[in-house]
Amino acid sequence: MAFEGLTERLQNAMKRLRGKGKVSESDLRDTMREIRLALLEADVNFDVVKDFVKTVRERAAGAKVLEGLNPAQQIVKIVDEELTKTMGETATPLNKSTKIPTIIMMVGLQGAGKTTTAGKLANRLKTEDKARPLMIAADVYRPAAIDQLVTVGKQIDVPVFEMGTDTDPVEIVRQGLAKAEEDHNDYVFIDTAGRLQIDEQLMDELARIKELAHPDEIMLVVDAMTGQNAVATAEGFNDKLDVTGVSLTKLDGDTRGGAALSIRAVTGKPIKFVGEGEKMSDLDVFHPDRMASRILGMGDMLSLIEKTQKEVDEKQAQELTEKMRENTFDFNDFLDQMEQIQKMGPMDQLVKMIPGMANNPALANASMDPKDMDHIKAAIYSMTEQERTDPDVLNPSRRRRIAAGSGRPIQEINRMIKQFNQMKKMMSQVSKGNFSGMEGLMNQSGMGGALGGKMGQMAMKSMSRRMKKNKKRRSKLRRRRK
Ligand SMILES: Nc1nc2c(ncn2[C@@H]2O[C@H](COP(=O)(O)OP(=O)(O)OP(=O)(O)O)[C@@H](O)[C@H]2O)c(=O)[nH]1
Repeated sequence: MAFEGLTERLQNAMKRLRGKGKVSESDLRDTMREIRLALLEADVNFDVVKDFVKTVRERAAGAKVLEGLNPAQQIVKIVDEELTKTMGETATPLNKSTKIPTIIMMVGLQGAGKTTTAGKLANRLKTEDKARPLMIAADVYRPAAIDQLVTVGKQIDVPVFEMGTDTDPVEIVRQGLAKAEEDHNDYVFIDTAGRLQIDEQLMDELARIKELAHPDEIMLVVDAMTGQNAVATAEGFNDKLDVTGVSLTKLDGDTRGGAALSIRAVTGKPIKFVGEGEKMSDLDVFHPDRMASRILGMGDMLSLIEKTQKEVDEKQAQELTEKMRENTFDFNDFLDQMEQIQKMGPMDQLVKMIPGMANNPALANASMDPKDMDHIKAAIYSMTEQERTDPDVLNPSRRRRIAAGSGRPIQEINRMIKQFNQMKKMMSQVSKGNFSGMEGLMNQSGMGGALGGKMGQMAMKSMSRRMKKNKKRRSKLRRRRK
C-alpha cells in the first residue's frame, strides 16, 4: 500500500497530543520531530521537509485556540493544509491549445510509464471529451517500444503513427504532425525515447523534438516508487526542457510518498495526473487536498474537524438569529453579515447554493456588484452608533447627513433604509417560522430589484443556514417551558 509507513508515523506523531487540553512547548517540539522523521523516512526531499516543519511549527505555535477543536485536531488540520499546499493546492488541468491539435510530448526515463500514460491520457480524452487523438511513436531505440505503443493504440482504438526504427525521431515527429493535420486530430501524443539515466544525447534529441513540435504540454512521467531519484530525474528533465506537467505512475505500489510530496516544491511544476495501475482506466487527476488526506489517513478525523468548525460558525449565526427573532437586528449586524459574505466569494454563486433559490426567477438577474456593497457600507459607516442600533431615529435631516457623508444620493439612502426595514420584518417573520408570506413580501418590497435584491439575498443566505437549527431549538425551548 502506498504511503503506509508515512501515514502510520504521522498518525503516531499526532496521537500523543490527543486528549491534551493544552499543547506545551515540549509536546509541540516532540511532535514536530516525529513529523520531520516521518517525512524524511518517506524519502521526502530534505529542503522540502525543512520548510514544511518550519511552517507547521510556526502556525501551530501562533494558532489561536479555536473553539470546538482540541489541540491535536488543530495540528492535524494544519498538517493537512500544509501537505496540500506543498503538493500544489489545487488540481491543474491538461494544457490545451486554442487551435487543434493540442500537442502533448511525453518524456521520462525508460520504464517510468510514458507509453502506458500516453495511452491512458488518450483513452481518457477519447471517452470523456469525445476527442480524436493520434499517437506518434518516436522511440526508435527499442523496437519493442513501438510495438508496445501500437498494442496500446489497438486496445483503446486510437491510431498510431510509426516509421519503424530507421528514421530520425525528429523527422518522424514532423511527418506525424503533418498526418495529424491532414486527419484533423485534436490531440497528438508524442511518445519519446527513455534511457535508464538522463544523458546529454537523449536530452538533445528531446530538445530538438520540442523545438520542432512546440508542444502545448511537456508531460514528464515519473515512477513514484523511485522516491528521491524521481525528484532528481524531474529536476534534470525540467532544467533542460522546462516541462509543463508531471504524471506520477505506480502509486498503486508501495511508494513511500517522497516523490508525491517533493516534486512540486522542488521543480515548481504541477503534478497533473497519477497512475494507479496497469489498466488503461487506471489514471486519475491529481488532487493535492485528497492526496493530503490520503497520506494522513485521517479522512474521518478531517471531516469531523470540518463539521466541528462549521458548528462553531453556526453558533455565531445562532446569536444573530436570536436578534432577528427579537427584532433587534440592526445596521451593525447587517454590516457584520455583509463583511462575512464578502469574504465568502461571488454573490451569485452563493445564492445558488441556497436550497430552492437556484431557480428562483426573482433572483435570476440579481447578481451582486461589489460596488453596490461598498455603497451600502459607505452609508452605514456614515451613521452614528445610535442610528445603527436604532434605525427608527433616522429622520429626514439625519438621512440627508448620511447621504452627504457617504456621497450617495438621498433617494438611495431612503430606499436602502426602507428595504432594510422590510428585510428586518421579513427576517423576524421567517425566524418565527412563518415562511408563507416571504415570497409575497419579497416581491412587494421590490426585493428582486437592485439594492433590495442584494439585501434580500444576503438575508436569505443567513436564514437558510439557520432555519433548520432554529426550529429544533425552538421546539426544545417550548418543551422546556411546558
Ligand atoms: N502498477 C502500475 N504499473 C504501471 C503504471 N504505469 C505504468 N506501469 C507499468 O510500468 C511498466 C513500464 O511502463 P511503460 O509505459 O512501458 O514505460 P515507458 O516509460 O514507456 O518505458 P520505455 O518505453 O521503456 O521508455 C509497464 O509494465 C506498465 O504496465 C501504474 O500506474 N501502475
